[in-house]
Amino acid sequence: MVPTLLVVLLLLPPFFLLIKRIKLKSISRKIHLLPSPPRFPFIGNLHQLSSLPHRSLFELSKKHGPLMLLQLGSIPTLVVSSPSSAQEIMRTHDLVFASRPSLKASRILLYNNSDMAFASYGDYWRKIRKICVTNLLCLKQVQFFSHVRLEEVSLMIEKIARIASTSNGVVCMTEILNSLTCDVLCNSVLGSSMTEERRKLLCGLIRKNTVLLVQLFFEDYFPRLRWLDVFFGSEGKLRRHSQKWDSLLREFIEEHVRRLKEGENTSSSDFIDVMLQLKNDTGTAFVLTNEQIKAILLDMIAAGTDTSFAVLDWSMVELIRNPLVMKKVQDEVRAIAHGEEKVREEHLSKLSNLKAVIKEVLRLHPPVPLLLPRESLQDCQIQEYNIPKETRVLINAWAIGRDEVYWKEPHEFKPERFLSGDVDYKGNDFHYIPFGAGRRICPGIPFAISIVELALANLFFRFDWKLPSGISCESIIMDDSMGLTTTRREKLDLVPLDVHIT
Ligand code: HEM
Repeated sequence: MVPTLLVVLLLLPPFFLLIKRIKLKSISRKIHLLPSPPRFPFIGNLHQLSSLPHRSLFELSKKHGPLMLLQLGSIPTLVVSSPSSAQEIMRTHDLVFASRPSLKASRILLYNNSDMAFASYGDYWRKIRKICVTNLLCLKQVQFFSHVRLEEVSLMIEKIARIASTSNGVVCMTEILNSLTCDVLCNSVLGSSMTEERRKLLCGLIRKNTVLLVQLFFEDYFPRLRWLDVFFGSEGKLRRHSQKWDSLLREFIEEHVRRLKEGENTSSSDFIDVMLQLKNDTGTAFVLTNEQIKAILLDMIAAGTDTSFAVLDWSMVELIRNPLVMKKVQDEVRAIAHGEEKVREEHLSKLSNLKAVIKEVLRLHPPVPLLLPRESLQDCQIQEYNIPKETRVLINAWAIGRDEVYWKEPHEFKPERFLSGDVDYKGNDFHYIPFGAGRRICPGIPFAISIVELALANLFFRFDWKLPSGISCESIIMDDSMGLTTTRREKLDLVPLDVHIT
C-alpha cells in the first residue's frame, strides 16, 4: 500500500504539470489563430484587395468574421468590421491603437508625418492637435468663420443661377460643390480669396493626394523593395506632386509674412497668421518649423475639402433619387426660412429632416470608409486573440454602417431612421463611426457639418432640382471612386429651377 501511495505521490506533480502544459498550449493556439483568408507565399493576401478595399474587405469579413488578420506583403494587418470589435480598439484599448503606421506617401507629402493626421502618437501630435482645435476647429472658431461660409454659399447660389440661365439649364454640381468646399477651407485656413487658376490647381492636388495616400507602394508592404518604387517611377511621381504642394504653400506663407511686415493685417484672422505668430513667439517652448507649418496647413485643407465635398455630392444624388425625401427637406427649409432671402446659420438647428439626410449619407457613403490606418503601440489582447505590437489596423466604417444586426434594410437610403436623434457620429455609437472614435476621432466635425448643412439648406431653399432630359434616376451610377476619401465616381449634372424667379 505504502509503495503504491509513494509512486502515486511521485507521479502526481509531473501529471499536473503535463495537464497545465496541454492547457497552456491550447490557449496559446487559440490566441494565435486569428481568422485569416488563405494566402499566397510572399504577397500574402494583397491580391484580395481591390481598388475599393472597403468593399473587398467587407466581402472577406462575411466569410472570415469581424476580426481577421490579413498578411499584406510582409505586414500583418488586423481588419475590424463589427461595432463591438471597433469599440474594443477605439475605446477599451484606445491608447494602444492610437498611433499611425508610417506610410511612404504620408512621409513624403507631409514632411515626414509632421501633420496631425499621420503623426505617430505622442507629444508632438498632442501639441499640434491642441493648436489646430483651439485656433481653427473648435465650436467657437467655427462660429468665428461663419461669415466665410455664408459668403461662399451665397456666391455658389448666384453662380448656379447664372449658369442655369445662360446655358441649357444644366449645371455640373460636382464642380460647383468641389469649388465651394475648397473655397471655404482655403479662406478659413489660408485667408485668401482663390483665383480660378489657384483653385483648379488646389482641387487637383487635393484629389491626387487622396489617391496617392492609398496607392500600393512596394516599400509599405515589402520594406526591402523600396528600389522598385524608384525603378517604376512611383516615388518620383510622389516627389513631384509633393513639390507642387510645397511651392504653393510657400507662396501662401510668403504672402502672409509680407503682409504682416507691411503691417497690413496685424490681428490674426486666419490660420496661417496664428501659425506664424506661434512660430515667432519666443516665449513658448514649442517652436514650429516652416516644414511643420506646411504639413499642418496641407492636412487641414486636404482633410477638410474632399470629405465635405463627398457628403454634399452624395446628398444631392441621394435626394434626386428619392424625390419624396427631397420634398420633405424642401418643405422644411422653406417653412423655417420663410420670407428670408437665404438660409442663415441660426435656422440650421431646426432642420431635423436635413440633419437626418446628412447622417444617412454619412452611414451609407462614409467619405473615409476605412478611417485612417492605426498601429498598435504594444502587445494587446482583443477577445481571445493576441495582437502583437506594430500590427497595422484597418477599421471598416463602411461595413459597420451596413451591419444587419444594427441597421434594418442596411443598403437602403432611409433618413427617417435618424429622426429620433438617438444615434450620433461623435464617437459614442460604435455602429456609426463615419468620423472615427477615440483619441484620433476627426477633430473637424463641427467645421464639416456647418459647411454641409448651410450649403444643402440653401440649395434646397432656392432651387427645385431635376435630372437633365434623357437621364433617369435608375441610370444614375452609384459607384464610388478609389482613394482615401471615396467620392462618387461619376460627375453629377442637374437642372436647377430657381423658385425665387418662377
Ligand atoms: C464630412 C467631413 C469629414 C469626414 C467624414 C471626416 C472623417 C475623418 C475620419 C474618419 C478620420 C479618422 C478618424 C480615426 O482614425 O478614427 C478623420 C481624421 C481627421 N480629420 Fe476629418 N473628416 C471630415 C472633415 C474634416 C475637416 C473639415 C477637417 C479639418 C478642417 C478634418 C481634419 C481631420 C484631421 C486633422 C484628422 C486626423 C486626426 C488625428 O489623427 O488626430 N476633417 N476625419
